Amino acid sequence: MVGLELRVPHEANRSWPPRCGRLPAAAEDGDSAEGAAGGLVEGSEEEAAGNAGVPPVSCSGGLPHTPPQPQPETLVEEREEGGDGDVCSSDGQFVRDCVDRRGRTGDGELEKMEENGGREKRWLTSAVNPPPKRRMVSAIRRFPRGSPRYAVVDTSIGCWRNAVTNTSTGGEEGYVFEATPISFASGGVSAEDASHMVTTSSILRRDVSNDEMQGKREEVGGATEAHNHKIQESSVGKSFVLDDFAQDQDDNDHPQNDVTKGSPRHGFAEKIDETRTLHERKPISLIAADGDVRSKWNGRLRKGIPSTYVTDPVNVKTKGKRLRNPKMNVALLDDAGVVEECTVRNDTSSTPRGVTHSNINVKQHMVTRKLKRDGIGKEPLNTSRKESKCVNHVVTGQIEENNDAGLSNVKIIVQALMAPDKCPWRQGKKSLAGVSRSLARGDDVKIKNAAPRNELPSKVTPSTLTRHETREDRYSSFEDNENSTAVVAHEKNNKLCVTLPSCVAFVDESVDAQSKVTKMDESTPSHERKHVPRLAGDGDARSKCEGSLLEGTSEFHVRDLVDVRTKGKKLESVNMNVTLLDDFEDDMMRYKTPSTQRGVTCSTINVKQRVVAHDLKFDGIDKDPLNRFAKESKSGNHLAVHQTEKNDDVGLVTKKIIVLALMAPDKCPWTQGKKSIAGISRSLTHRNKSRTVREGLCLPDISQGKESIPICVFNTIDEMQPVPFKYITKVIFPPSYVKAPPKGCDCTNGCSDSSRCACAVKNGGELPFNFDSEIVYTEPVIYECGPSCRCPPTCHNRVSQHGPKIPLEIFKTGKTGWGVRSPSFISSGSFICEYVGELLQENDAEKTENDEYLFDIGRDSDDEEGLQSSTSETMDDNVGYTIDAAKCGNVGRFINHSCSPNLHAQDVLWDHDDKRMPHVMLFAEKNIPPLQELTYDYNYNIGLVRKNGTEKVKKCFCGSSKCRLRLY
Ligand SMILES: C[S@@+](CC[C@H](N)C(=O)[O-])C[C@H]1O[C@@H](n2cnc3c(N)ncnc32)[C@H](O)[C@@H]1O
Repeated sequence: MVGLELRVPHEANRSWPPRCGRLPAAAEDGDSAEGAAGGLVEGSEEEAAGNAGVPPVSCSGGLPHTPPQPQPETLVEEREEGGDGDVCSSDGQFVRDCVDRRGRTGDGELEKMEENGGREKRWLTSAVNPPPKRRMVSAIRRFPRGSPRYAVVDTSIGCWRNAVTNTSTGGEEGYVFEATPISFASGGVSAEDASHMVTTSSILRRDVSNDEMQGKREEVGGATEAHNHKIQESSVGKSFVLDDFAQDQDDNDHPQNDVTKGSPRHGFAEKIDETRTLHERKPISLIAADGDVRSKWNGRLRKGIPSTYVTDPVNVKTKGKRLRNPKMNVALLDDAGVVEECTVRNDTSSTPRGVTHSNINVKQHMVTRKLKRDGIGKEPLNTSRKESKCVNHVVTGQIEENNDAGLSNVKIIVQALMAPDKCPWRQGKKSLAGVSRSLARGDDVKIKNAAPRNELPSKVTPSTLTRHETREDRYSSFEDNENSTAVVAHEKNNKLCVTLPSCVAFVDESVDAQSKVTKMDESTPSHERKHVPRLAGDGDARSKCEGSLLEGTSEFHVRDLVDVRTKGKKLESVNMNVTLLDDFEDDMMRYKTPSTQRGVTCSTINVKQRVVAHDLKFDGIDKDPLNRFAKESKSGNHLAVHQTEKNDDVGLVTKKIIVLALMAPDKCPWTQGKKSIAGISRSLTHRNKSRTVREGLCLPDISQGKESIPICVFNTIDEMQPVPFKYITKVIFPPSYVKAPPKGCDCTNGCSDSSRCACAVKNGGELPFNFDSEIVYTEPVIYECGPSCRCPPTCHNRVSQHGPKIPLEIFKTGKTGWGVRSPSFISSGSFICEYVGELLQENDAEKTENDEYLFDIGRDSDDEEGLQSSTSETMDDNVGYTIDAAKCGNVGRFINHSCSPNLHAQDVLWDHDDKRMPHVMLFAEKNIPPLQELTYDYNYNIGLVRKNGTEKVKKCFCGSSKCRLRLY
């Protein structure tokens, strides 16, 4: 037993635990530790959320909310030794003890190395990537204030396998292709001036250049279009046809050229941004309607008025006769899950029925610009050709912001309007509800897609569940509603994911497509349902490709290639370069660019894995669906590849469709340094018929589509749901802070030459990640390649910036409130998630009401280095910063503390070089089995006292044998 040590805080020694858990200033006097432990010192959680202006969030449901964690017992007046005698002192002595001890025991997995100039690098040993020659450690780095990464070095740390060998290069081709780079290529048109609707969408390379980040304009080579393509499933469910858009008939009156010609990819967004304030850039609701309305839509969204006008509807039944006043039913659906800052919600009860098409009320303000809606004869995602012909779309547009990376998102929503007699959801047929796309410059690309109706549950709950509704409420409200709903999909980190709405649990299993999917599942053992690697190729191959993926073989056949230059002459044997790109899913097989195959004939492209057995049909596509370069798009073709995969953990089956681009070398943008798309992939998620939803699932995706993988919430303990908060994926910086991108590297070879790669040099001469995206060593700060680098987004020195890739779920723990775990196995070194929230200056953080979610960043108590770099004139250079995730945060805010953690926090810089406010990235510190709680060491200071002289004490419930018994 150690006697109580009271220490009076002083300037240099903070009076609150680092990283999180500070007691609020208001509560300093006399508040109990219990109060602090509960997450709120005064009032209820709900009150606090309300007071803090926490916007309604759909994740809250109607169930009661739990406080962040239960009120654990509090130790007062005593400080106990940890189970093994460790006592964490406030000055980090414990850390040194731990590290020293482990260093002596030589667990071999983690070594601490000191670099020149006292810089320290922790290496994880690996046969592939051995650490540099070990040096004597002259001084063990003191634990950075608030940084748990060196706090406890667990003896089981480790595996960090397959470390990067910087000599292995995938060649540039391997990095050039983007999985799903999408951008908005429009501009030169002001919102008010846009008498024509901008419905442009395009593909862009994801390696956002410095110029782009700085908002410079850039020439683009042609029109971009609101594209739609169709993927149709054959009657046997095994054949897919990918058609390009039904754009042809509208090309002439389509104004994209006007918009995009010579315009920057973000020019439009800029203009819009200039003309309206943030609060006006709210998302519009998704509209799904059924009525007599058909092709040729013209409409506009008006600023400041709650109406959307749709003009010139044409009745397909009268073969184009214009409809003056058709009736249709309109459902306003929530848009949550698409827009990060979404706050406006409409529920289905507001659905106006029988309104005339010319004035459809939309219950919110919208961006001012006129929209042009093209009738689209071919349904982009409809699995039924018949249906697709009777479906039309309305394209609407929306601007949204992503300040964090200086990006602007432009969202395009394609909506379906159908006649009652054709309306699938009124007849139980299949159809598409709508498609929406978010086109962003840069990384944060989100797409919202509607799914084919036949892949929708008949009892649909959109991802935009009304706040405080119970699950049953949602269920019945949509059951009552005849109108369709949309399916949320999202594009993030090169992925275009089309998923069912959050109600996958309610999927109607009688729907055809589902049974097809299930059939495929049944016929294909799970081990064979591996990912198909993406292929990107350049060659002479053009239209009409047909291919198959053969089960159990390593061949990918492409037949009937046609050379566009010979106008359709069939090619028997075409040389083309093919690059196998990594598939992007986290826990699946990975392919490395060194496996690139070159010069193979198109008729047999080896694919280095077993694939699902089914035939594929590929349609030549003259227009690249997402290519923003019309020129390029005309020279490119696509192959659609269908793939089924499983997600056993939540009983979902995901059907992925990959669209590949094949281009002739002379046209191939990536061989000429131009921008292009490599491919598109789509994931369609279904509930596996044979599976039941896991017990305790209370929220299917708390991120509401903002993360690339849904983040489910489970509670098998009680009926509670997490307290509402706003889900964000990026740190919110103070408005005054201007982030300047750091100088980047000039690498075009995948940053493989660490002596030349400026980012590798900044990292001490080695890149911190291996080709499995696992971190192989830690440093006080590591540098990922960023927006100013010439390397593409696929560069393996870009890991954490792409967001979580490992499925995570929030669950109710026994003693520590909500926690986080993964249904999947996590290999050591894997990136888990960033700790995001609002960035506050220290002094502001002190005033916060809820100190449970504070995370001090960027400041090492030993090291003032972090205070020296500033890119802001308006922010104080000499203060520390804190991330407050109480009101706004991501899944990281739920990760609990453990004295034997399996994660560690790593400061990462990539989009700016201000060391005062690095990104706090959590990485696996060891192999973690599925469903084991993820934890890191909060490294709180022990022994802090309140104003009244009592010690701040909070009991630790981590349950580790090494538990220090106190959080602080
Ligand atoms: C960032 S929150 C973690 C998520 C939190 N459990 C929740 O329900 O929202 C930090 C708070 O969780 C609780 N907590 C986390 N780890 C704990 C542990 N090992 N023992 C006791 N409480 C813990 C403490 O109340 C702490 O202030």
